[in-house]
Amino acid sequence: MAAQEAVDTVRDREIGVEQEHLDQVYRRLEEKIHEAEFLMNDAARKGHVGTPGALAERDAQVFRAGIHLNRLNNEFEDFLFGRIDLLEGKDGVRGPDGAHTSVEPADDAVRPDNTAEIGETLHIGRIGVLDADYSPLVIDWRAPAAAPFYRSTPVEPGRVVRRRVIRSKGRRVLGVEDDLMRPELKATLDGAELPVIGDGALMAALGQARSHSMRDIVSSIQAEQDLVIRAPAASVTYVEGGPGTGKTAVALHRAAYLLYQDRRRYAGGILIVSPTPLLVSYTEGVLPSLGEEGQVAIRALGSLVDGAEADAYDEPAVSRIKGSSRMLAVLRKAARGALESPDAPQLLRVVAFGRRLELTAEDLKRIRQNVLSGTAPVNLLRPRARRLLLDALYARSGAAGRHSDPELAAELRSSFDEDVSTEDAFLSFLDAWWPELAPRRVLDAMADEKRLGRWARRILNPGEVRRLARSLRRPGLSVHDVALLDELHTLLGAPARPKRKREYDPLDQLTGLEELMPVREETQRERAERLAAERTEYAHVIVDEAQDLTPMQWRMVGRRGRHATWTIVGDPAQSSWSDPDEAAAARDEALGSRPRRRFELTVNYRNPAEIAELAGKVLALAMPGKESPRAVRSTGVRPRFLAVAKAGDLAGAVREEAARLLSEVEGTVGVVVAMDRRAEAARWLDGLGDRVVALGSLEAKGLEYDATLVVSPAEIADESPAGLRVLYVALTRSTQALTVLAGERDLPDEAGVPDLLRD
Ligand SMILES: Nc1ncnc2c1ncn2[C@@H]1O[C@H](COP(=O)(O)OP(=O)(O)OP(=O)(O)O)[C@@H](O)[C@H]1O
Repeated sequence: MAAQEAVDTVRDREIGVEQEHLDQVYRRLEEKIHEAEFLMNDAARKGHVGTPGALAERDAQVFRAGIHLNRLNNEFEDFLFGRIDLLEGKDGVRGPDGAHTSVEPADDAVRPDNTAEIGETLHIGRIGVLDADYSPLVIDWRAPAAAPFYRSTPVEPGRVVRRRVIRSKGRRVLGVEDDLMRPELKATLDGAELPVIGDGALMAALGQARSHSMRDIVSSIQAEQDLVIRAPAASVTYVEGGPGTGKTAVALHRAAYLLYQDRRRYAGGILIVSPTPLLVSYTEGVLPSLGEEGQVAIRALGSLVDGAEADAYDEPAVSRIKGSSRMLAVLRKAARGALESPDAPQLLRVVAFGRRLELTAEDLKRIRQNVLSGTAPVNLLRPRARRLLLDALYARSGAAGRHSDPELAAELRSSFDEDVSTEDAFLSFLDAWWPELAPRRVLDAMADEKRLGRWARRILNPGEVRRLARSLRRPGLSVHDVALLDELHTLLGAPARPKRKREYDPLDQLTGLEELMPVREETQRERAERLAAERTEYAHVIVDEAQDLTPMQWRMVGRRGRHATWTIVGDPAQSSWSDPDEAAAARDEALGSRPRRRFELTVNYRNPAEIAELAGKVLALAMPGKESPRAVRSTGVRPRFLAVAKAGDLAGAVREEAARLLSEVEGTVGVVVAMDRRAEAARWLDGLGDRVVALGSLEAKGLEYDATLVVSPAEIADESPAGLRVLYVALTRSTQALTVLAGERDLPDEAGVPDLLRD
């Protein structure tokens, strides 16, 4: 008891020490806010002076102060989270953030009797804060001086003696957790022994209940993850790792790191591509929590094209066709063939120079073929089509030989063109005969099986044509349709439009002001969406769950980063695409010959060992020889198996087990079913509250829950040729408890274990 009290006293004292530091930081932040407010007021006052010079100065100040205030307010919450106590550095040189730059300890930092005095203490937070005398109160987590907080290990401690994670809420420090990097050393700080509290922050973070939003991992990034986050923005940074190794977390922290490193370069925007809208909403809070807003757009594959918002999935056989690179050849044909719609006019009749002129179906066909012999996008060929029509009509008018004088001949021709091309009959003919094609219209044309059959001849077989046409006749867009729309957009070309003259707006004179307004009025999400909508290309593209992109999707994503650097994270073992080699080839084409740096993440932070072991059995079937990542913790709770005898019993069993899991964990429960059971599964869970969700196997990508119920593994595995890998994804979503409910097709043994999961 007495020993426990002593520990509590030391803990309380250490919390008090950190509280004092946090108070000091807040005092400094308040000073800075006052400074910012003063700047704003001062700027507003100067605004009364109406000279152009004063206006420009005013707006620059308002702009800076607005950004400043906005950042401070956002990052005020819980932003100090770490501390390192370091040995004296080798050379005593300080960096711009006031910290010593040396990575190695001074030769005499450790005395011969294995004692040492702490030479420097740094606090780490979401932004850097300097004291009035420029000494560092908080170091930005992305600054070089913060790297040892993440990199240091007992094997390679560098200068770090003690690494401390501080938990705080608003202005209050709630707790501290320490790791000793040099446990053999007797270190003192200001002459007193260095106390050590707790068992480390990583385990504390991993044990926390999960919600429907991902948390940042800024206080417990591990060394192998830190290497990826801070990797220089080489052309392509390629990260592979099994489920739960932190790929998504690392990708998001990397976006924040890159912005910090080179804000100007990434003002061109960072695009994060996510497979599903569910994963977008799960992850979108992480960057704002790291103090980044605006510059980063997170988009689901089904929302990458403006105006499209798809979250429906085709059946696997159809998505296999739509995703395959064979579609490119079909789309090329369709983009041109769609011009010839069944209701296109067969005759052109105009009146010019007092005569009736006609072009017959035969003439028109010839002209069309002539125009299409060029390779330009169809919509850009429209002016040429118009010219050739006028040529043919002019030839028919007999006016061509009327003047031998070239000047008069040219005048006659131009008055002919003017007359005809403004005639209603000609204009409406051109619109119908060479319409400006929108991608959606071509996709609709492909829903006609006969026409599609023509365009897909020798590319798709008749069965594939039938399936594809049928799926395109369904209302609404599927996720895979979006990549087709994007391809068509390129194939059709956007017609050049005359530029609209901008009206004069006196506010335009106020440089900086319009940039300030969005900071004040838009939410981070709205701003990101606006920027994303305005942008078609980005400075950096991050692809999450990259193993799932189809060849057509790689082409779509590739177009958004033609001059970008890339971070690609994925796990081939979780791929739901039937032909990973074809997708890899399309990926390589999208990325061109850019050099790559490869990283591998090897530790599973999500699943307890008991769950990882079970998932490993499916991995062995799905990808023989592929190694599972090493689970970092074990809970002693083994997965549970249940079985139902017939399909009709599924509803009750799912509901009952979901309710049990809800009572067992504090956080979320995910019920994963085969895709075509999504709707009924949601009904089964009706009324159980919002901690539990039902999701189709393909939607489970990237998500995690405290407990997962995987319903009928055989149904999930049989859904598609990639079914076993999809099942592997489903089995690796849980942070604490997993139940597998065997259905009719699972052939469970007497313990309820489905055949797929037996040894
Ligand atoms: N260093 C860390 N500290 C604390 N938590 C971590 C750390 N690394 C990863 N995690 C946690 O582990 C879980 C898995 O991370 P994440 O979703 O990024 O993995 P992933 O590799 O993308 O997984 P999957 O391939 O299954 O989608 C998350 O809850 C994440 O917060």
